[in-house]
Amino acid sequence: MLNVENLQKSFGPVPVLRGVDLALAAGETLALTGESGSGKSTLLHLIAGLDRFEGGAIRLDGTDLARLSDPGRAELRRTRVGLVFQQFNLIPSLSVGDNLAFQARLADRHDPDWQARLTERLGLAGLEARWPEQLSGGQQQRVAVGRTLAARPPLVLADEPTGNLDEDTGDAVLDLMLELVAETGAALLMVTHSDRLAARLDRRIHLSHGKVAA
Ligand SMILES: Nc1ncnc2c1ncn2[C@@H]1O[C@H](COP(=O)(O)OP(=O)(O)OP(=O)(O)O)[C@@H](O)[C@H]1O
Repeated sequence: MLNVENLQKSFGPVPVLRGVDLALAAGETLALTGESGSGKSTLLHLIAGLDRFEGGAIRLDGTDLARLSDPGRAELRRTRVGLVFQQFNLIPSLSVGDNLAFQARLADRHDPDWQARLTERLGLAGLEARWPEQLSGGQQQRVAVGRTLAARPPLVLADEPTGNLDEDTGDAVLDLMLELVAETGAALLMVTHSDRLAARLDRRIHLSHGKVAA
């Protein structure tokens, strides 16, 4: 469902991605590791259509990202890609319930029954009226996972989703994310610094010197 071929990206004169290749099948989970500064977040941003690249190709279910207009890329982010960040990135002025519904509403896929099930499964029942700042880090990240999966994107991109959580809390969040990703049939590409967490996914690749290490 995702094909990245010979992807090249520089910031000014500095090449960051120097011919990255990767493929991800529908429903597959892939861990992306690499040194700090190796370009992991940059790669995720490009796949999410958040930035443009100079060479190579990214295809998502047959769509060539390089050919999309800005509105086309916005549409891709609304309906086909879900993002989970290390910093949770909840909307502080919206209640937990409205944060959970936010992405699904944007994607025109709001389904109250599915949201209620997600809320229950994520252990967030009874917290819907709170503000994000009134939740623990683990609870906030569970809201972020729920917000993404409520919209049922075919691809979830997660950038160190447990990086701000203690080990037990992070493990619990990852367990839930993997269960729910499998349940929705989404593919997952997850950046992590942890070999232990990377081993929980179907496959892993390592980014080094701007390429996927053999
Ligand atoms: N907007 C930008 N402008 C200039 N340079 C950038 C920009 N974004 C990233 N870089 C540079 O590109 C390189 C790769 O950054 P990136 O954040 O993708 O690495 P990373 O592998 O995700 O690192 P980390 O594990 O520390 O999060 C770094 O050298 C960084 O300084």
